[in-house]
Amino acid sequence: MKLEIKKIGINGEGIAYDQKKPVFVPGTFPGEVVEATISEKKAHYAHAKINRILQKAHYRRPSPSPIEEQLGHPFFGIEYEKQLTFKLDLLTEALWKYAKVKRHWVRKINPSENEFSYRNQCKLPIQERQGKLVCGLFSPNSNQFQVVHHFLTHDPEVERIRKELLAILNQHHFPAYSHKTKQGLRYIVIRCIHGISQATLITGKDTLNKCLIDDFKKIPHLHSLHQSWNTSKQSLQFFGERTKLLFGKKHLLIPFSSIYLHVSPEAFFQLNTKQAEALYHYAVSKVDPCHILVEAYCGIGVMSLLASSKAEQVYGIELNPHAIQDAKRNAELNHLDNCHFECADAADGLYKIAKKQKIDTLLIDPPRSGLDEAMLEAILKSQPDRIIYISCNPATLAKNIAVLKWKYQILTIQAFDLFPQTPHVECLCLLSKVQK
Ligand SMILES: C[S@@+](CC[C@H](N)C(=O)[O-])C[C@H]1O[C@@H](n2cnc3c(N)ncnc32)[C@H](O)[C@@H]1O
Repeated sequence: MKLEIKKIGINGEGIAYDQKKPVFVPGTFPGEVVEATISEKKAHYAHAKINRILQKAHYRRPSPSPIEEQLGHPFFGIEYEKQLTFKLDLLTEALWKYAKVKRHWVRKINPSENEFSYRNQCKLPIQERQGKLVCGLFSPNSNQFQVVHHFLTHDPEVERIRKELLAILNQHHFPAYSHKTKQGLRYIVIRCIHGISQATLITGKDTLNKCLIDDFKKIPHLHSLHQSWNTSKQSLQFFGERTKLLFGKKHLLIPFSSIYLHVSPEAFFQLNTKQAEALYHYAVSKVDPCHILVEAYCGIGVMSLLASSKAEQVYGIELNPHAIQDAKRNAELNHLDNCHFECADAADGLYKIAKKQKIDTLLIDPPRSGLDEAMLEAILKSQPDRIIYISCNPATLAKNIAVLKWKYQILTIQAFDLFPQTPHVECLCLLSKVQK
């Protein structure tokens, strides 16, 4: 059937309409006319597969990485400026749909300096092809593994180390993970920030022999290698319960803005280092001098540490025990003794602090799922004067703002592009308590 693509969907796919019902067509963009076949029909919408583009969008470009384009980076096929326009559209639409926030509140997106090579970390599944280990990704919404030989989005150092690790493993005929034997290589995780790199091999029950480890030690600028054992059947996590250092330093030690940071392999760190710096500086610039600053979902504590000179006391709350250990170490490393970190659920931690003292400013940067009901209730009860909410998911941000609007008004919404070639966007929303 012939379809005219009208708008962009949240997964970066084109949306056409057939008898007023949306038809999602991956690989297409607004303004295009395509010939497509319906692949799945539901009561209120349908999915279609593109056969031929009859009329191309003027902003289309030859994809610099067709394989990544298919695997979660659908914007590879369009000019970067247009990617930013679509991200802004998706953000403003979600804010209007769920929270009735008008478009003029949202500022122009702060673009990424690097359109490619921006990912400081890869977390990739491993499989075997013709007796050799290969890295790849699963197709969106399926368990079909696709081999990827080169990732244009990765930092070149991440790519170099990934290829060298795989080559050595293949020289030693190391197998891919099998659920049957619970042995072999399952995932490879590499992080490289400011040229300092840390890799983790996630395996079954295997013990890596000395010869293999000695060969890994020869990889230039691989500062540490870890092994994590993960034999769980339905693992959504990459890391297993136990992770061991094979060589090098236990934590990555990196300079970041005005501070130094320890980062454990298991801790979260923003993928796009330069843009993370821009985002954090902007967030810190929105903290007014105050007595008590709380950062919930603080990870390794970067924003708490950067904002520490603006508050008498800073409290960070985080669920991941590895990240909170890093945060405590980072406070010590930077001699910031007004920063305190606690491993707790965000809502529980916030209640605990609010019981003892008045919170002036609350910084929050939750996972994609946004704030849960308990956290929304904790915020509305503890009533900080200002909230700086950083989100990587416009839909959950907008739904949460709809609730917070009972007591808060929006002062600014500023988005940052941390993930070029994808429809994802990071967004900071500054809220202030309505005085009654
Ligand atoms: C998007 S990351 C932000 C981390 C940090 N702000 C940064 O920029 O590095 C979200 C963090 O929330 C933590 N987290 C997830 N659920 C949580 C919860 N219920 N309570 C506290 N922290 C949680 C995760 O472990 C992760 O470190």
